[in-house]
Amino acid sequence: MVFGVSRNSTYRANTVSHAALALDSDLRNSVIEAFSSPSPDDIVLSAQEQGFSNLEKKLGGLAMNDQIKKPVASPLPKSTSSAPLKYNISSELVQTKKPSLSFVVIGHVDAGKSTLMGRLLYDVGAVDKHIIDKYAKESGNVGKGSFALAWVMDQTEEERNRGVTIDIAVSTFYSNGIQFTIVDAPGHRDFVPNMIAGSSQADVAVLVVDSATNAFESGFSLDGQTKEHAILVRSLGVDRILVAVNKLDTVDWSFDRFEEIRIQLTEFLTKVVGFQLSKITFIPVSGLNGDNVVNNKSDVSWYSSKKTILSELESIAINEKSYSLKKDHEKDFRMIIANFYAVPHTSDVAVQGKIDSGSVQIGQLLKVIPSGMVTQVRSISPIGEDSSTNKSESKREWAIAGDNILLSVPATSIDLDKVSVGDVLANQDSNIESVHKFTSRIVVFDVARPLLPGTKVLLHRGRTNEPCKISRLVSILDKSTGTPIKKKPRFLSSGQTATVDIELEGDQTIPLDTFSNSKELGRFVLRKGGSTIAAGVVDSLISSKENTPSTVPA
Ligand SMILES: Nc1nc2c(ncn2[C@@H]2O[C@H](COP(=O)(O)OP(=O)(O)OP(=O)(O)O)[C@@H](O)[C@H]2O)c(=O)[nH]1
Repeated sequence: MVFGVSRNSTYRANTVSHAALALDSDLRNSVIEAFSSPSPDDIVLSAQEQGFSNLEKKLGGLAMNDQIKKPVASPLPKSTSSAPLKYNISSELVQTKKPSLSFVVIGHVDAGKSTLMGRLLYDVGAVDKHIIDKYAKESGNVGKGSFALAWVMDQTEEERNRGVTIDIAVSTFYSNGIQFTIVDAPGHRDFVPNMIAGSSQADVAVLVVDSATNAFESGFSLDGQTKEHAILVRSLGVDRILVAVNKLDTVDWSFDRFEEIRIQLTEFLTKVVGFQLSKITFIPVSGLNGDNVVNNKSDVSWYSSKKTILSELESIAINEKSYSLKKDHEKDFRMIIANFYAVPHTSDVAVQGKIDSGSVQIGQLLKVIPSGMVTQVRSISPIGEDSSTNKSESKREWAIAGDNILLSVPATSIDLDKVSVGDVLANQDSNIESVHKFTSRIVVFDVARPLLPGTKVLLHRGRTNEPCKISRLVSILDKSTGTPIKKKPRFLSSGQTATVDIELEGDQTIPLDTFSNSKELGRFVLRKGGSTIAAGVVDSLISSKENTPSTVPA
């Protein structure tokens, strides 16, 4: 029933380096103050190194994308291009698809995210008691006994020494026939880019808040990550949120404290962030003690609903997720490439990602965008699962929107010099464009200084982050109607909604689509100096050749 826990370290290369890049001098100073040496950059770099070496060990010597021997690319033989596909995914889905759900765990630093997830994995039986006992002993020996459960998620030495999650940890477990994928995102503000990458894989967000006296308030303050994470996940397309009001054991399971937090967060999540009230669930928990995580705490008289984190996730997977699956798998296939590497002793390249829309099956021809190279799927493996514990699930004939997968494709069909993380795999006839410049609607977050034309920012979408600038301020929009209220403004300030042009640095391009065509490819966030300054959607692409919009803004 249990697949085990595997850490997906392959995200590190392309996320953490930009976290380091984004540090401005003020932030750097405050970070240096907050941590003794080594600096956060060193933590990131050494975690990265450790991640690579761990991953290489785990993969039995697989080389990462920047270290692989480059195979000679040649087009696929003509005979393969007309091969009919074997499966009708719609009917397969009805017969065989098991419910699945992936959720990202977000929240302020130290809110208890890793502990909560460690507890969840322990209580569903995905982690053996002897492992927790071992962690309890080891963490106790280094004076961090309270982190035993968090160590299930925080696997690197740096994370354990600091008590801080740096990288995204991906784990999979099964409960009542549902496959769950947990993405545990770091809470520290330096690692928000990693959190963005994690959220792009999720159906649901579990927002963990610390109910201890003053702790909720500091997480909810301007500098805290509670607000920033909530806005980010919503901007990245997650529209279902479960709020774990954690550490209630520290306030004697006070109903008043739970209500105080619930009321403040409900107001914020509905009015500021844009979640529908029906898509928010609050659960009072203690991750450390395991109350209302998998097992209900029966002696809390005021909590009549008896929902636990697990029961609510199961209910979402069965009652809500299955509905969206039906729609998404019928769209065109699109998968943003999260990573890729050569598979040793074979002539294959493995490409990793979460399917944004559509379906894929063995034998299918796919195009890599922007390079236009056409390749063919040789095998499909779900990721986050330990194939040694459940061999029957280690390969699949097909996969659909929402699945996290590794596709293997012939190395000869792909020139690896022409592939980058953030490129898109799509149907062979896809017309997705890779553009240098586009027009978008953005919502400006709390910014210390107004945004001027020419402001340099980092554009984040999934694991892609590209330096760019806000090249033109087109108009300020009325928030409720979306109509322009001021053309050619000189600057944008906090809270304003505006139409702007965004231009990538140098001659860089990025595969994009309008938001009306694709939620996944048409949405992004902008960060500057280590803070998120805006979220946006793509209105129109500006073709580099003509320099005119290729679609008319709605
Ligand atoms: N009393 C109590 N302490 C908790 C609870 N959950 C977590 N803690 C403690 O809070 C501290 C931080 O826990 P973590 O799980 O590492 O927090 P985190 O949110 O994952 O931290 P980052 O990953 O660094 O953002 C540890 O000392 C935990 O033992 C809880 O329910 N009750």
